[in-house]
Amino acid sequence: MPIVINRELLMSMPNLKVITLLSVGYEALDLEMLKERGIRASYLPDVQSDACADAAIALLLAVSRRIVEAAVQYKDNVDIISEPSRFVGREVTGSTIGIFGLGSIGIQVAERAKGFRMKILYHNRRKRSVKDDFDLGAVYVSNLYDMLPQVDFLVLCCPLTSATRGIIGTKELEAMKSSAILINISRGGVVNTDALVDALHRGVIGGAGLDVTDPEPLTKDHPLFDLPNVVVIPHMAGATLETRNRMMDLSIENIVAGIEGKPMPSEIPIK
Ligand SMILES: O=C(O)C(=O)CO
Repeated sequence: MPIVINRELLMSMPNLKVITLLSVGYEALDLEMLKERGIRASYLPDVQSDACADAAIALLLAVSRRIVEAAVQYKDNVDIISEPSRFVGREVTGSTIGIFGLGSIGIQVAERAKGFRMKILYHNRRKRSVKDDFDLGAVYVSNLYDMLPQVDFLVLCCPLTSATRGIIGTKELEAMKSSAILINISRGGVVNTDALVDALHRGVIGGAGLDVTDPEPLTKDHPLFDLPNVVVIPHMAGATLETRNRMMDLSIENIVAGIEGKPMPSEIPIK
């Protein structure tokens, strides 16, 4: 179960003045309640963007090139490499990527996609500047449904909000190519998990690489674990030593500033 900093938890800490989240996403906070209690809170934007983008590309390559499936089978049978028709995946270089949420993490995914000579499309609440689009070689698609049928990879990098909760469901998956691969490094709740499992069983899309799921953690017998074209990892996109160190440093700066009543370097605006 994700930890939710709700009324009950806050009531149990009457002296609490400052919260620093060890995450960039802050959907777990009840901002109304923090406002009522005069509690300040901070989060960790930017410091994880490279690690998360690396993880998105790792998942994208793992699923499209069937890396996990092949590694597991090779261990059981060392003769399998002699068969050229085995483990045939899809080429990443030159493919089309659709990034849903071109914020700090999405931009880093786009930077990496350039190295694979990918065509880069993105869908966002707002179009970025002409300069950003030019620098990234990215094309804004205002309507998600215009982007979905074009992409070989749909990478979710958006925050979980009331607007994005469950936004990828049956209709959206059916709008994608049957070979397309869904990568989710945002929040599990952005995808309707039952719809995804159903779409994967029916061959509606080609596979999925998931750092985040709903529920999280998954149950041991969850159907996502049984699908050979799914790579699911336990919400660890930011888990590099360098990133964790940056996260801790920024958290400490936030806490100290918060306790001293100074502006926190990455304070969550609570209106
Ligand atoms: O920091 C967060 O919110 C993350 O989920 C990083 O993966």
